[in-house]
Amino acid sequence: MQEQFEPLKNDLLLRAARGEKVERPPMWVMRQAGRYLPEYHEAKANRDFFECCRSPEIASTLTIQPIDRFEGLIDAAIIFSDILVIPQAMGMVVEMVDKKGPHFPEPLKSPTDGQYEKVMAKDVDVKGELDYVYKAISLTRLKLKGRVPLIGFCGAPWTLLCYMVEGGGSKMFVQSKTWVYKYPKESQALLQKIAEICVEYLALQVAAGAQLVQVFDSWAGELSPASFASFSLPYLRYISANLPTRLKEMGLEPVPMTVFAKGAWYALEDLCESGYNVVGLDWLHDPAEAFKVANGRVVIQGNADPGMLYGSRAAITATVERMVEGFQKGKQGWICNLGHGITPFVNPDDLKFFFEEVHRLTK
Ligand SMILES: Cc1c2[nH]c(c1CCC(=O)O)Cc1[nH]c(c(CCC(=O)O)c1C)Cc1[nH]c(c(CCC(=O)O)c1C)Cc1[nH]c(c(CCC(=O)O)c1C)C2
Repeated sequence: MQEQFEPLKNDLLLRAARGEKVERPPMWVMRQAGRYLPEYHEAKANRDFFECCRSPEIASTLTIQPIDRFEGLIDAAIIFSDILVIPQAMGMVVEMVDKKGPHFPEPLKSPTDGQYEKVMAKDVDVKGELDYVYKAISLTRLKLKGRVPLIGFCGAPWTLLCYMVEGGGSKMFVQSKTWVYKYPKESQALLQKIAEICVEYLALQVAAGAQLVQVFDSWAGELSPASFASFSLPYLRYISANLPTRLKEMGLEPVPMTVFAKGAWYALEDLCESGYNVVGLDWLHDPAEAFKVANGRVVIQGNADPGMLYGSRAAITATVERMVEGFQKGKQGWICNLGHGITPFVNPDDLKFFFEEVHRLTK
């Protein structure tokens, strides 16, 4: 598979992720393919969200849109897909409701509700069920012609459990909390099952052409430090420990791995020792302080508040200045990104200005 792809013309992201010294910090943004881009709406038209994910042609087109628009400014593409394709592969129905987000008609209610037993009993065919993702990755690599590396990803076990029991996004996390505090053993069994699927899924993404992988634990901040240690960290570690082994078995080289545990500021020390090359930070961290904690053990990715893109040009410049200074100009150990996904109401020209300011200030 790998032989058919053109060599990378820009490998800045991969070099920085491996901790090497670089001429400038690489950058990309989470959710860079998405609703803030008019060309996204045009290409997606009236199609269902998951229909776009399942079509390698559409998914690759959407993935490459920000690379075309911000040519020369950004250094990575991330495959257009969603973290919720794993629950789908596990047999759950997930719909994407326009302007509302994901919806599971039949969430897991309790360990004895029948749904849980069904999900736990299913022998998931990670290769077959998610074949469309691997096809989208290979097609995107072909179309990218080596312009920038392609990032693969999955949801972290804890975050996926939240969606599977809440049935969608949540503000109160009533069901997730019920599961961890009332059914800890059954929660851990489910988390382990998801973690094993994540390893296989990421390995197959690498086999298809993904050159770095990121694990999104978007709801880590809902846990206490103690419950993070029981219900999130062990499964993040399982993935980082087992993915390289699985790749080796498949005759593949290891790829850099990134963990993004949003809101888990209390766990930065643990995340620096969790077996990932890169630790993604949200905007609750002060760049200089986080950089000191990391102390060269991992590369830091992040962490501008995505909300600053609603501000004035002066506010954008000030945010970039603080990051560039805190991360010591990004000659080593920093991948520039936002602290979470870009939001749908941002003007793409303001994001472009953000990118230009990073380039100007890290020359
Ligand atoms: C990495 C990624 C994701 N989704 C999408 C991508 C595509 C690649 C990219 O980053 O450009 C497309 C992606 N996924 C979705 C969209 C919007 C679809 C549309 O309405 O057009 C896009 C472009 C839909 C989606 N999918 C999800 C939500 C959140 C709902 C909630 O608040 O709980 C939503 C709204 C779940 C989801 N999906 C994802 C996460 C982890 C990152 C994060 O925290 O933002 C999460 C939590 C990951």
